[in-house]
Amino acid sequence: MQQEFLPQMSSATAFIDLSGLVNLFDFETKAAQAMSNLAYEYVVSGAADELTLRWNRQALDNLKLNQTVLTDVTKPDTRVTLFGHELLYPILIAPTAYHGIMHPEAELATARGASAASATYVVSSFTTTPLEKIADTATQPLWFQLYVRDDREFTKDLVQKAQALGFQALCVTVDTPVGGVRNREQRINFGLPADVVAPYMLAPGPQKNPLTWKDIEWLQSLVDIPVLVKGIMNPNDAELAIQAGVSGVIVSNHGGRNLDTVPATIEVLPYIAERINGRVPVLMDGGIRRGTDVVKAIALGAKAVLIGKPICYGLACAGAPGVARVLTILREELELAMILLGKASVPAIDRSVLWEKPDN
Ligand SMILES: Cc1cc2nc3c(=O)[nH]c(=O)nc-3n(C[C@H](O)[C@H](O)[C@H](O)COP(=O)(O)O)c2cc1C
Ligand SMILES: O=C(O)C(=O)c1ccccc1
Repeated sequence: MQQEFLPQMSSATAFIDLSGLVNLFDFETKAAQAMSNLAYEYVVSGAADELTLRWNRQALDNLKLNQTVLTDVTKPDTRVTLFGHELLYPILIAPTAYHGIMHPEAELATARGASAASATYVVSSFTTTPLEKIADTATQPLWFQLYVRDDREFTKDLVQKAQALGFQALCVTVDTPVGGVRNREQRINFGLPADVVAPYMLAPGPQKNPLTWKDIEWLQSLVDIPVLVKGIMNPNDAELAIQAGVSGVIVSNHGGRNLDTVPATIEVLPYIAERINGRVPVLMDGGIRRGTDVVKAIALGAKAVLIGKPICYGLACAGAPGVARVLTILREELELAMILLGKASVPAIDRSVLWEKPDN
């Protein structure tokens, strides 16, 4: 029986058996039991009727692959380079808020798990652990996700703190001027327990001053690290992002949590990639659960993908080893998919891996 030792946990929960959790869906099932109802409803929640949430998955499932046999690919090269740094595989941890409601070690467990699996972790503005502690703990690259607050001085100090602590990129979330209709959160009257604090949240709720492209230019003037915009869902906005001078674009519908009935991200991705036309890297998130999903996103123009909910589930099930296991499962599935498709490297993954009905 495979057991993972968690040094910082109480003896009652020191050994967590992960051997039965063989894919990312297994972690979701297990997390439904492991998490408090409050945390589970928060994480699982989509906006309104949860149509976009479902479409993210369905659209990936509906894409069929076109395999090639008798190639000599045995050990595929999954490395990609982003902003001059090499990632061992093209999967990052998407920013998710409030890890303190998911596991007692909160963001520190996420950082340890990411580092154990050699992954880059994008830390949410609504972390429940100070950035200094996360930076002390991580041995692999960190990026910072920014929610801009009304207090622009506070925002300036925060991004400059992140840069000073060694965070390597800034992802400015642009799809959340207000939160979406979250009926699940309303039903449970969601709120942070008194002992879980988000130190960079300030006044919660909607902000008075909406974020505009001018703010994106301002943010770039504050830091030297690459600035990406997260939450681009139409090609025109992608063009405006380029004009604003951003270093990268993340195609995201916030995991279906904000504006219900926008399309699946995998459906929008090729249009954004076409408009960006290689000028900056395009990343994508939403519904990535299988190695074949990663392949599909890369084939349609993503340089790398991010995963949100599965990391929360890994964290809730087993802390750092759970996070690491989720990443490693997806990485290994990606490697298998590349071998079975006859693709030796990530740049070699192109539209030829997607099935199209032959003309003749
Ligand atoms: C529980 C939870 C909290 C989130 N918090 C943030 C956040 O603080 N900032 C942000 O930019 N996106 C946030 N997101 C969106 C994720 O970064 C990401 O876009 C989305 O989860 C990707 O889809 P997936 O969960 O299907 O992988 C959150 C998502 C979840 C599930
Ligand atoms: O839950 C979320 O998806 C999210 O991004 C968020 C927004 C406001 C407060 C906390 C988290």
